[in-house]
Amino acid sequence: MRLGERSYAVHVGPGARKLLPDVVAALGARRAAVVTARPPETVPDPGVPSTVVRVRDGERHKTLATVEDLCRRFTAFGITRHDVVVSCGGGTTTDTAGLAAALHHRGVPVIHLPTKLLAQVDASVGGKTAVNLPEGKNLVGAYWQPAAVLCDTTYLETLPAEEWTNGYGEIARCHFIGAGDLRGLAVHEQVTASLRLKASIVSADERDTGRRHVLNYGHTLGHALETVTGFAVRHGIGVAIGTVFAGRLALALGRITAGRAEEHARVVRDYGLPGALPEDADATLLTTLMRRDKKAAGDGLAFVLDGPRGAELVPGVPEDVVLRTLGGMPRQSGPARP
Ligand SMILES: NC(=O)c1ccc[n+]([C@@H]2O[C@H](COP(=O)([O-])OP(=O)(O)OC[C@H]3O[C@@H](n4cnc5c(N)ncnc54)[C@H](O)[C@@H]3O)[C@@H](O)[C@H]2O)c1
Ligand SMILES: [Zn+2]
Repeated sequence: MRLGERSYAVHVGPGARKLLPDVVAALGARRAAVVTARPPETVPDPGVPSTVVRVRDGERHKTLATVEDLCRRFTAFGITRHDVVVSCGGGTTTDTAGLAAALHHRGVPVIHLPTKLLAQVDASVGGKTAVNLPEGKNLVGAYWQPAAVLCDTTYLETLPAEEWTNGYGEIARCHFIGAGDLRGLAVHEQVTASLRLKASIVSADERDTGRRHVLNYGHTLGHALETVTGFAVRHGIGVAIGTVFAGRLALALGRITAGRAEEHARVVRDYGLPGALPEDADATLLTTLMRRDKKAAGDGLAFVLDGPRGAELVPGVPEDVVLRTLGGMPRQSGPARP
């Protein structure tokens, strides 16, 4: 990840976690606080005096209260800016430990060891950290780039099927924002390619004021689906359905050909993901939620859509076109599964 003096290495592959002591030594950290949601024995010894802080993955624990607990544990162990925080777990843990590291002593280096596909391809890289408030997700956060990220794909061996599908939603959308065709590659190659793409986009727009929008491909409808179903539609599944929708919407706006729109449905299907809206999802309610999406520039409906210049943020999409496109989407009954 090239970000000037905040550049860092992202290591991907089976056994990447074994690099931890070398990475800690290269940082010159004197001691380490290892924040882990996975069994502590799955984190290698950092090679300096360390304390292990057990946490739990999950949105319920992604709170300011957890950040305070972590900072108090760091203080008890004497962690300062000359030390390091190591986070190990899903995206909720890397987000929470990342924010605690950003705030403790106004910033302690952090090394992420993401253990889920979604966390490896997306959450752990890019420097966004945040926790939830009762009022909404990710409302309090900071930009805090990690000092290194170790994506050990052997962590994924214990992932339940549902979490694989959830992660593949993010990989599928990469097909349309510049990663090329990753279908059929080994998982560590898919993770590497997705991360290369994310790194190139983030280095051009670290603070999300322009190009970083394209990472939100498929996310506007995805977020709305998560909300209307009370998170029964998982994030990656919502993104998959949102990607199919983005293809259809781009076609309706005359930005792409019918063949390219069909490619959206095919790619999503090839990753074993669903592309149909839940049977009972209400198009008007979804549209209201999408209007409120924080990525929407000002009033009106904005989507990241494919087009002659590739994917870009398209503001001012007419509501009737959105409603008509939602109306034309395939529907499926039962939970959103492939
Ligand atoms: N900062 C960013 O740029 C960014 C980007 C995308 C997502 N996110 C955040 O990431 C979070 C979602 O993360 P998530 O999907 O990883 O969910 P999560 O952290 O809630 O983990 C989900 C479940 O997976 C289990 N798990 C984790 N690793 C496992 C393993 N190796 N084997 C078996 N089970 C394992 C956990 O115990 C947990 O029950 C959201 O809060 C989202 O906001 C952040
Ligand atoms: Zn996402």
